[in-house]
Amino acid sequence: MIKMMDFHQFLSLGLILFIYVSLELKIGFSTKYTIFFSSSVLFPIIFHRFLCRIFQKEMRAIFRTRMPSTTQRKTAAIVVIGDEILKGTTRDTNSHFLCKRLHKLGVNIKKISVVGDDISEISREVHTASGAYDYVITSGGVGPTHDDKTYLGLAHAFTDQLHFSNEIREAVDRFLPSYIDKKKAEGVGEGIEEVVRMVTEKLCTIPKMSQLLWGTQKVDGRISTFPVVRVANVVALPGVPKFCERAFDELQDQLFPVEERQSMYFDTIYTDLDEFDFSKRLTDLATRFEERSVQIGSYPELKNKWGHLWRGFQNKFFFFRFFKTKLTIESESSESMKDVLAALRELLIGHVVYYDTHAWTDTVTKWKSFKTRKTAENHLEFVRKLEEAEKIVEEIVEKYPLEQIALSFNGGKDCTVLLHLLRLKVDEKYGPSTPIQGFHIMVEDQFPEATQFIIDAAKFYNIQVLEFPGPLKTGLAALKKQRPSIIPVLMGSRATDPNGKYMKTPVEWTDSDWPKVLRVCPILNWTYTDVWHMLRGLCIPYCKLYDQGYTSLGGRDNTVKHPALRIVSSDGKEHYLPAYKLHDDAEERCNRSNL
Ligand SMILES: Cc1cc2nc3c(=O)[nH]c(=O)nc-3n(C[C@H](O)[C@H](O)[C@H](O)COP(=O)(O)OP(=O)(O)OC[C@H]3O[C@@H](n4cnc5c(N)ncnc54)[C@H](O)[C@@H]3O)c2cc1C
Ligand SMILES: NC(=O)C1=CN([C@@H]2O[C@H](COP(=O)(O)OP(=O)(O)OC[C@H]3O[C@@H](n4cnc5c(N)ncnc54)[C@H](O)[C@@H]3O)[C@@H](O)[C@H]2O)C=CC1
Ligand SMILES: [Co+2]
Ligand SMILES: [K+]
Ligand SMILES: [Mg+2]
Repeated sequence: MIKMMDFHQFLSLGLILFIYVSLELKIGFSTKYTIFFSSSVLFPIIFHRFLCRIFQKEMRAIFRTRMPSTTQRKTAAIVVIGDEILKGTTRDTNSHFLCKRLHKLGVNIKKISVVGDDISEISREVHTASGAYDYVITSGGVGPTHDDKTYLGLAHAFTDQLHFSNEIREAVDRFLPSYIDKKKAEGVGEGIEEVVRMVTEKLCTIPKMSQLLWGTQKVDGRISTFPVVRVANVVALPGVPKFCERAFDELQDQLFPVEERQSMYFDTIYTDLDEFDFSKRLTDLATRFEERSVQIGSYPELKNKWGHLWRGFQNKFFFFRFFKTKLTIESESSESMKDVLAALRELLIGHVVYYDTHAWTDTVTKWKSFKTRKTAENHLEFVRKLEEAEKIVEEIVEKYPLEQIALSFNGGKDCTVLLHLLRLKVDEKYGPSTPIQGFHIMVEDQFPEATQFIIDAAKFYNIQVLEFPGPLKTGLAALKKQRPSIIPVLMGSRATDPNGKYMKTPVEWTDSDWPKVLRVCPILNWTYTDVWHMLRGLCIPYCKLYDQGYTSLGGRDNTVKHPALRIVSSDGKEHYLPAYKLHDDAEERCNRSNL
């Protein structure tokens, strides 16, 4: 290349010299004109490469000082194709999925666009995106019906012809016979041959220059059953979300080889401040760190309904769900990440709050830092209670094999604390993928929200919840019958519970007229406030009825929202504060008519 440039330079210099000499010789007008014309044409041609290089170098230099890393990072555009998206009949989820995945792979997504099933729209969008970004991923329009036109659009974008792909035909031939048989068996086999011919024709007609991508199936590592078409840097994924996601999963390593991936550092800080409170200072900080290729995003939490609802009320009613603003940080290096985090914490001093969307994962580390945090905040009595409960659960997990331990789980806040403690101790001893067992005795006309919470919690916490009809004694007998090996049963009973007073110590055998299990109540000496302190402090998910003003859950017929949490806004509307806002422990059950 260097040699080429020297050669170009040499020629150009020669040409300039020639023009100069010609002009000096005062030759005739027409000759001068010819020379002027030819040089003005030749000059750019000869210098083209040279100028381009200089220009590119300049541009690169400019970009390097402004955003050094983004130019190295691979870029991508997503083109969502389908009339149904534009008409609003289908909500696009594929671009969201693709963004999440590409971002994780370190690809810089520059654009998402949506076009209808229209050849020229598809062609124009794909053509532009293909020139501007490293990868283009399209979704939709590759089906067998007349309205799927992605391949036509691709052919048009790359001025290519269409052809019939025998390779796709083989794939189609592999799944069509069973489809035909099924249809015939259903008695709708008439005219099926014609349908099959058309479907095959449509699915197999692709741009000539297409490359067929065969992915690797996740389950068994075998080759995928259907190929994905790629034309130049454009990959055409199907629109059906299940197929789109599967195709991407199967092709991910091929399209973005592990060794070429650029790792990226991510972190998040949550604060109880409004964006306005720090936007000026944040802008300065962000500008300073931009040079070190750090990107900071600021996102206000708009689900923060209560905060808005009670603005204007006395201060004690002014609160928010967990945080007001979320700051995301992305950095190319761990050093700059460390520095920016320190700078942000300094900027938000006293207003950084803990928030966690997945409290049930990585429980051991989070538990340790929770205790450290609470100790630093001087909640020493609370930390002592945490450790006492932890120790009781630990002793049970140490002493009994897992198949003998069960959690007595009705979806209430107290046993939710126990669920978390059991997960913690099982994670510590056996690892996070180990399932735990629990049971629920259906005693009352339960709130559907409570039932839903049991289902959700079971999924998050990997607990299998067996269900038995009540009352409690009968249900417990049924449990013992189905699982005779069960000995210790973890319960959320507390001394202030209506029946808790019958438990003298946290670990006791059931009374003689009850089915025999070892009742283990690690939070027997906790208060109502302690329970909320733990649930809120670790962001443990709990039944959402508690956020609607219920402080204790019974049946639908005997539980109402707590009167002490009721407030009436200036427009006369009635609202209830969430349960954790109640601070008087003795009042916990004022909302239960049966107690
Ligand atoms: C395993 C077990 C053993 C028991 N043994 C005795 C006994 O020996 N003598 C006696 O007099 N009473 C016994 N009981 C009844 C107990 O004393 C309470 O009456 C009962 O737990 C209701 O508790 P609560 O309303 O006080 O508080 P809650 O907070 O409603 O319950 C305390 C805890 O009990 C468990 N629990 C409550 N209801 C259910 C349910 N429907 N399904 C699953 N778990 C539930 C949960 O872990 C919950 O955190 C037992 C109950 C259970 C679940
Ligand atoms: N590798 C693979 O798995 C491939 C499968 N196919 C086959 O083609 C058939 C249909 O092709 P498609 O391109 O999917 O047809 P399509 O574009 O008509 O989409 C089918 C449906 O998917 C949904 N959809 C489309 N775009 C969406 C988006 N952005 N977000 C959410 N939903 C969206 C819509 O409900 C739409 O009706 C599939 O059934 C599949 O069998 C075709 C090519 C590759
Ligand atoms: Co309770
Ligand atoms: K379609
Ligand atoms: Mg379509």
